[in-house]
Amino acid sequence: MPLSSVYIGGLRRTLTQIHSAAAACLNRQISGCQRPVRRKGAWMNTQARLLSSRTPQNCTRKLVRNGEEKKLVICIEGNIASGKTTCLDYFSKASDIEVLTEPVSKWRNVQGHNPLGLMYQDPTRWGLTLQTYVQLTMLDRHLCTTPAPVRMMERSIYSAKYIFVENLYRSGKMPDVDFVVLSEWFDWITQNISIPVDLIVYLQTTPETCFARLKERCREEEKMIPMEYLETIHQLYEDWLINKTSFKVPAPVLVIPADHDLPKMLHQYEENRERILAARNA
Ligand SMILES: Nc1ncnc2c1ncn2[C@@H]1O[C@H](COP(=O)(O)OP(=O)(O)O)[C@@H](O)[C@H]1O
Ligand SMILES: Nc1ccn([C@H]2C[C@H](O)[C@@H](COP(=O)(O)O)O2)c(=O)n1
Repeated sequence: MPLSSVYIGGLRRTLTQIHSAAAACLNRQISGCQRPVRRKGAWMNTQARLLSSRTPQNCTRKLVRNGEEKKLVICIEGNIASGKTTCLDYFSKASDIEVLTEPVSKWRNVQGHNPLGLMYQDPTRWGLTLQTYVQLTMLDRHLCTTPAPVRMMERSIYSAKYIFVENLYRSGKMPDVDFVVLSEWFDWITQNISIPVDLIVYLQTTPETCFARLKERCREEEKMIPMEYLETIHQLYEDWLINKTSFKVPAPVLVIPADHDLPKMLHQYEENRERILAARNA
């Protein structure tokens, strides 16, 4: 599904226009004075509706996608080259599971530009550019409609913020102003749009394993990634999903040790299939 077609009404709109249109429409709906806009192709068309009917004073109403909230959402999380795509490949064979891989190809080529490559070359200059686009494309992944009852996603808008943006900021490579702008965007999105996750499957690896797999995969942009980078990402994941000392975890976590060879990993995925598909966030 193209990025622009679902809820934004065309990528040619600027981010400010999108933000204003969304806020205005949301206000109209929250105020209860007007019925939701029903124009085809408009932001929040018939596919969006309000989740609850609380009063505006303690308003926690969010936009949701009609019908999509009944589907099971599983996010596969883990370090770079931990085996997420390989895991998704395995589950993609099931007819009731729709697999949504990370849109890395878009990050490597947006209208002829490569924000992923630029970010690795000069994170201070291009970190905001990449992460803004990651946030948009991940939101699109979360909101797109899928026919299957189970949706299995690679990573999430949450790890984009809590792991990668956080890492850029903490390491001093993202200026304060960039971090604040991204954070305000993230807060607005998560406060106003329902992004349900029923289960996080954490592929837990050592950074050494990821380093070896990264070398084997040999993606051009990632050739200069040092071991320390993977160690830092690993620690951020551990603090978020295992120690639970950094950020709110949006769903229960199933940890799958993922340093094993491929046959053993596939066996573990099969062993956990029922547990994964039984997940339903309360
Ligand atoms: N269990 C495994 N043992 C050895 N190599 C693996 C294993 N799982 C994946 N790989 C390989 O490691 C690389 C990274 O895997 P990938 O699934 O692309 O990771 P991710 O999507 O997490 O970045 C790929 O070359 C893949 O073929
Ligand atoms: N928010 C993000 C998400 C991913 N990346 C980078 C990390 C990798 O180089 C690449 C894809 O990750 P993988 O699926 O291989 O784990 O994108 C990032 O910089 N920011």
